Amino acid sequence: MSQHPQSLAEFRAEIDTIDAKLVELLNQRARLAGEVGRIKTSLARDFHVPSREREVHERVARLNQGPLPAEALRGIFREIMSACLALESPMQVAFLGPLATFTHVAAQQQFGQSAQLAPQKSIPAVFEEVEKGRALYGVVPVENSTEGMVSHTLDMFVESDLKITAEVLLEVSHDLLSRTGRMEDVRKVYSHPQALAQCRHWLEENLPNIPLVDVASTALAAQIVAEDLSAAAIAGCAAAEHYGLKVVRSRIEDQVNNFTRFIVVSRKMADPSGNDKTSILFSVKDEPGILYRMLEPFARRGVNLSKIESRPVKTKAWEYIFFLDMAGHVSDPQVGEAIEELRTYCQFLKILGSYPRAK
Ligand SMILES: C=C(O[C@@H]1C=C(C(=O)O)C=C[C@H]1O)C(=O)O
Repeated sequence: MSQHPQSLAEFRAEIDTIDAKLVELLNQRARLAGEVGRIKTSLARDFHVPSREREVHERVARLNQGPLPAEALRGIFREIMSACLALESPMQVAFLGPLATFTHVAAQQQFGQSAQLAPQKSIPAVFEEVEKGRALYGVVPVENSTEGMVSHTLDMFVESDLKITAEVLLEVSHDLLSRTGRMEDVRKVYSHPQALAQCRHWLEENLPNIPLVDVASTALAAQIVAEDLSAAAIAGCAAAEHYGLKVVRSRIEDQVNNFTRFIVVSRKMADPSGNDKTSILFSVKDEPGILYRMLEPFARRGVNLSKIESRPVKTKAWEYIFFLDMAGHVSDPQVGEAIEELRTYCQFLKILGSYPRAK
């Protein structure tokens, strides 16, 4: 028995009244977005306007007096805008599937639940969906903080002209999942090789001599385990929910702060947001001092480089390609000029995109 049944009912009645107003206001907002959509159609403008969405998020954050934390309001408004945009024009987003992978979670985080998220079988398939215009955006993993780069993704940019328009950082936490939820039933562990590597020490200590099986994704591991009582999968909690598995142990990754970086690709460059990063890809002749010379234009202009990666390429024209991330947008004079100076030493240089830095 509650001590204050009256006041509880009163509070809930007040909440109900507010909810009724919220529903009306949300629909009013949605109707206005529909009007905006009609104007965009008549002017042949893009429906999805990330810069406007940023403006809305920033304004909401400024208006917020609490007690709701900024992050909670951001999530709510992401869904509101996702739903409003879906009324203007349903947005197609391709991602590296299957359903319930971390890439799926990253795509939901970026575009909200009202976007039409289409799982693809491979990274090239995601690129193809966007290149052919069947999807406006594609979401693929690019880098893991413990296991390094997802090289397939970087290699795609050698051939593809798609642009990086956003990055998404997701904290990746792995759970051991099974049908029974009991450690003693586990005779085999399935997962993606990166996830197995990220839990290596935990596995050695807690499941020594248990065979580890590589599969194409953490979600596929969960799907296999849903049919096998003696196996466990290492996957995220989204997969547990999707495949009806129990958590044997949660957060089994060796490293806390295990982040995966995803990128969003599209056919168009993103507008400057005021806090951007730029990624480029280039190849240089193999000669003494070239590494020094290729970085000098950035150092001289005070452009902050945040990452450099090299990848061998099996083409005769060059031996290595480099991927470089820097602070700023290509439309910033120092950034643009440094890149153009570097271009003079390069056999090949491509701007992969300037995009808002993930928070
Ligand atoms: C309503 C608009 O369209 C979309 C929906 C938005 C919203 O719900 O606030 C914002 C930007 C667009 O992605 C708009 O452009 O203003």
